[in-house]
Amino acid sequence: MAVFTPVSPDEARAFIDGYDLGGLTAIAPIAEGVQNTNFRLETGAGRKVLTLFEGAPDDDDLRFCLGLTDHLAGRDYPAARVERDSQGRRLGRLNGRSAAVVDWVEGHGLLHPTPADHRTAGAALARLHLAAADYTATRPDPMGPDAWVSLLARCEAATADLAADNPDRAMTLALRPILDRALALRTGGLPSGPIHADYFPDNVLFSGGAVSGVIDFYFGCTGPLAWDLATALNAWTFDAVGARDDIAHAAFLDGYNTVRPLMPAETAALPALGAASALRFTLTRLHDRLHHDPAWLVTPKDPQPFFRRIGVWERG
Ligand SMILES: Nc1ncnc2c1ncn2[C@@H]1O[C@H](COP(=O)(O)OP(=O)(O)O)[C@@H](O)[C@H]1O
Ligand SMILES: N[C@@H](CCOP(=O)(O)O)C(=O)O
Repeated sequence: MAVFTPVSPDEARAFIDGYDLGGLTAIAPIAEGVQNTNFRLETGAGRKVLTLFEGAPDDDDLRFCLGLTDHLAGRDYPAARVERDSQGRRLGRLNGRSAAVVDWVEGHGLLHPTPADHRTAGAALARLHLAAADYTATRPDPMGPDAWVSLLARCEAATADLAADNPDRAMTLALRPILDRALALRTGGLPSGPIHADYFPDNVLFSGGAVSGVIDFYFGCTGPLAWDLATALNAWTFDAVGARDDIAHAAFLDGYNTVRPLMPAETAALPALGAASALRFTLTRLHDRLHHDPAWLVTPKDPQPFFRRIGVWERG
């Protein structure tokens, strides 16, 4: 259930009339997703997605993300083109939320990718990095080291009264030295540029064995390209309990390298980046579980599989 902000057909029609799309003919809620409100629209100019951005994100950050997806679409990369309203704006306002209309991209996220799919997804990430390289806007990573520090502090506060053997308290305590190691990581010498930062299987749509669309650029930011790769490896090449699938890992890396060969320094940094990236997702998931608002209607994701990934990367 990912409709947090209702939009009536009349409200949607009035909003879409502000775009040169030949009017709205149908609107349907999109059930998937955890963060924003999404609707599928049928318009005179074809099928679109209307997104209302929840949680009051900064409009400049949204403009970076929308600009990035539109930039990629303009480079023949399978990302959604972003519609501009009659005044040339990519970002509008609907029912108290910032809102945007983007092209519908065909395809489905894969639940059980094969090694061939891993190679294809790795190659598509490398193509994203190459196609995004001349996007000149910048955005610091909203989930970078400063966020890790405050997320862990909030997890520590939320679990302070729990017994040390409580699973959430135990994980929180174990994360402190891991955070200290991650904060010591130096990435300044690695190639950097626009990155997706959430290249998970649900955000990479496939059709006929090829990547037909990459969506959800809302964590998009400027950062080390190998950081994005480390996140993607965490997302794609571990099983449900957090054990590494070596075949998937090799296939994803191989696909990436065929398009954009990694520099030796990037290869050397991958284990530390992988551990830090697994920490980032452990922290957001643990934090969201500890601070869960039942009214939010979304089941928090389990941090444990990403916590296990940290150990896998650190043990080598
Ligand atoms: N451009 C698009 N084309 C087709 N489907 C889309 C598009 N954008 C989003 N979706 C659909 O909406 C769902 C939620 O979108 P997503 O951006 O991942 O939301 P959230 O950020 O809330 O998790 C996706 O799983 C997909 O089914
Ligand atoms: N991929 C993140 C959560 C972000 O959710 P998304 O639906 O916006 O991709 C995770 O798995 O923790």
